[in-house]
Amino acid sequence: MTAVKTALTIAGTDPSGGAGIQADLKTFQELQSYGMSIITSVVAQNTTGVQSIHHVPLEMIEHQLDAVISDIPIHAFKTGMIANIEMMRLIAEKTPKIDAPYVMDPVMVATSGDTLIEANARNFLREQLLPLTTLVTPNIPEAEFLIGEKIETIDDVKLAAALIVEKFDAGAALIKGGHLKGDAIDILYDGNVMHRFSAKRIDTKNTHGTGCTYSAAIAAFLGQGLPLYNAVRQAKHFVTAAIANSFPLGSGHGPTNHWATRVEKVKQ
Ligand SMILES: Nc1ncnc2c1ncn2[C@@H]1O[C@H](COP(=O)(O)OP(=O)(O)O)[C@@H](O)[C@H]1O
Ligand SMILES: Cc1ncc(COP(=O)(O)O)c(N)n1
Repeated sequence: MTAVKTALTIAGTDPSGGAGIQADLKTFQELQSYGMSIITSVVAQNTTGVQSIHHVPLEMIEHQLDAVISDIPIHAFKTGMIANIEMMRLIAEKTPKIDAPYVMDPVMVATSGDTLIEANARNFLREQLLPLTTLVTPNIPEAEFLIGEKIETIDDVKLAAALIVEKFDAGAALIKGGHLKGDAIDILYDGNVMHRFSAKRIDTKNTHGTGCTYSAAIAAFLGQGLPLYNAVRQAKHFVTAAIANSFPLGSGHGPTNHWATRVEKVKQ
C-alpha cells in the first residue's frame, strides 16, 4: 500500500501553462500529491488574455469523470472553470460519489478580464454547487457576486465569508484579498472561527494563475490529511513564494513560478 495521496482537478486548460489545469497539475506535483485532471473546456489563452474557448462535449466530461472515479481513490478534488449549467449539473450529480474534501475555486473572470463562465451559470453555481463544498475560495469580485454586495474593507470581507457559509451553505469560505489594496490578506471562515492569513503585497503584475495555484495547493494538503486551517496556512505560504518568484513571461500577466517554491514548510 502506498502512502501517496491523489488530488483531482476538474477545470479548463491554459496552453501557456500559468493557470487552469496546467497550474493545478504543476502544484500537485510540487506538493508531492499524485495529480489527475478532468478537462471541462479547452481554452486558447496566454498571458495577455483569452482568444477562444471550446467546451468539451458533456458526454466526454462524464466519461473522464467515470474513468477516474471508477478506478482510483481520490483523496481531494477541486473545481476551477465550469463554464455552463449543463457541466455544473453533471458535476453536482457525480462528485457526491467522491468521499473526499472538495475545494471550489468559483472561477468567473480571468486575470486578463475575460469572462470564463456563462452569466446564467453563476446562480446555479451559488445555489447547487456551493452546498457540496468543503471550502470555496472566491476572490473579491467573485465574493461580491456570491453575496450581491460591494466589498471594500476587511470587515466587509468577514461579513461576506460568514454569509457565504451561513446563507449559501458552503462548507467554509476563504475570501482572497489579492484585489484589495495593502497587504495580501485572506479571510477564512470555517463556520465557527474567522481566521486571517496575511502576506506582504509583492509588487508584480505576474499574477496569472494565482487563484488556481492556491486552491490546488489547498486541495493537495487536504488530501494529505491536514486539517482545513493548516492546509490553508501551508497553501498561503506556497502561493506567496510562487508569486515572489514569478517572472515576466510573455507580454501580459506572467505566471507564478512553482518550481522556485521548493522552500521549507512553515512550522504549524
Ligand atoms: N501582489 C500580491 N502579493 C502577494 N500576494 C498576492 C498578490 N496578489 C494576490 N496575492 C495572493 O494570492 C492569492 C490569490 O489571490 P487572488 O489573486 O485574489 O485570486 P484570483 O487569482 O482568484 O484573482 C491570495 O492568497 C492573495 O492574497
Ligand atoms: C482555464 C482557466 N481557469 C482559470 C483561470 C483564472 O486564472 P487566475 O488564477 O489568473 O484568475 C484562467 N485564466 N483559465
